[in-house]
Amino acid sequence: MAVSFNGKHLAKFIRPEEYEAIYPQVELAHNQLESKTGAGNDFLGWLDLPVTYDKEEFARIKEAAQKIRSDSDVLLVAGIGGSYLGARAVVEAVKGLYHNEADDGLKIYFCGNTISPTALNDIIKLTKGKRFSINVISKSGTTTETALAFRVLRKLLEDSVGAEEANKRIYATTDRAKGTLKQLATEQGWPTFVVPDDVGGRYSVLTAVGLLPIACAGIDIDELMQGAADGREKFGKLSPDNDAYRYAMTRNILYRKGKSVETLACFEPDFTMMNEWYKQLFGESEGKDQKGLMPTSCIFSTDLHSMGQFLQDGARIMFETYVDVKHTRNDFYIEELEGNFDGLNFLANQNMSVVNRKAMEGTILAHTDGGVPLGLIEVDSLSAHDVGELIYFFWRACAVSGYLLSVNPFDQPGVESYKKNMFALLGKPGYEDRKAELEAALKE
Ligand SMILES: O=P(O)(O)OC[C@H]1O[C@](O)(CO)[C@@H](O)[C@@H]1O
Repeated sequence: MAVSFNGKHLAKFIRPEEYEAIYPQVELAHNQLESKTGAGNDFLGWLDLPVTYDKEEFARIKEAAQKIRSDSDVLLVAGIGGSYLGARAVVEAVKGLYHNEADDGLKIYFCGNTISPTALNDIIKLTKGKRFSINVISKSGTTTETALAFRVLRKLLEDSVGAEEANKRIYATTDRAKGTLKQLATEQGWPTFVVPDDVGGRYSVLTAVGLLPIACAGIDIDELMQGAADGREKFGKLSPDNDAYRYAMTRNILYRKGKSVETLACFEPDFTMMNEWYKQLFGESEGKDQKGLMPTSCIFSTDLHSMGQFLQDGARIMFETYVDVKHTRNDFYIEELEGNFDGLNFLANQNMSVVNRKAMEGTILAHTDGGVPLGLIEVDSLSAHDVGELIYFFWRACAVSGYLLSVNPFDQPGVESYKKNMFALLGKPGYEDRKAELEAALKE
């Protein structure tokens, strides 16, 4: 089993009857998902995606990735939120945080996910003297952060290779039929890929949104999809033993006991962006109607030296979920040091992964002693297959968790508020009335 949920450390926080009591609600949520009768039912394309995905487009993704890897030194991936996090999360989980430095081939830089001029200038610098391509990703085609960066980077590309060649180096991933980006792509003849109508941004990593950048990183996307398909087999079944549902139940039981914060933690830095992906998935899905668990994350043992104090002794508002990676991408044998000058020979003659595991075990015992409920998501490795399975695990858990909370897990109305204010303050046509009101509020 590549991915499973282990609740052995939760025994003193949750009684078996509590799982039994909530399970009928899981049954209901499961049936609503399967029969597509629950809230947000027009965004359930992800449910069967690992088997029903568009095979023709999948082949085109592989071809495009091959072309990009052969004719470019740099791929700029412009996108934000669900049009960014999944791709970067998988690339870094599978290939490592330093994949750009470690690989001789294609460098992949993510941009269009901020309005920082510094970040954009830094990206521009990275293209100097390099052959580059752009993958612009936006389901709506209108997201400001992405559109603004793309406007600049497209011009940079055109200035560098001419408009005709630039059109062969811009890959647009967007809506099948509508939106500014789709229109532009059609006009310019850019290769395009589709964000399916029934898959929301935060569920889109296994569509072209994630798959093109992931394939460009040299990751086997067949393996990734196979992992997700295996996850669908396991976590799509209605059973009290379904581990994704046990995780969803655990989260909701603890939430009802006043634990309103979840900290997802992993002892592998390569998991950093998977943490970020998880935060969008659960945060956008559950945080609404004045409800929801706040998703937070840590990388340990790094963050034990910053957040460790709070987790051990601070306000008891959280529970933790550790992603326990059983086999790391590689290992390091610690040799004995003659003279033992640093006093560390007690660590010698073993692999560093063993030391890391002891750190995890010590932390589990310390935090549960400190009153923090703690569950484990056990993952064999961060291979493409296992990451695919993990993605499906989180998808299922998140959807059911949202239904347990009686929210629509597939919309995100709250994200519009900052956009409306920003547009009004910037004087975007159509927002005139709000501008004066907001400027007055800023002066108060
Ligand atoms: O793909 P798009 O339309 O640019 O949207 C990017 C992201 O923005 C949001 O719509 C919220 O602003 C997310 O849900 C989404 O993942």
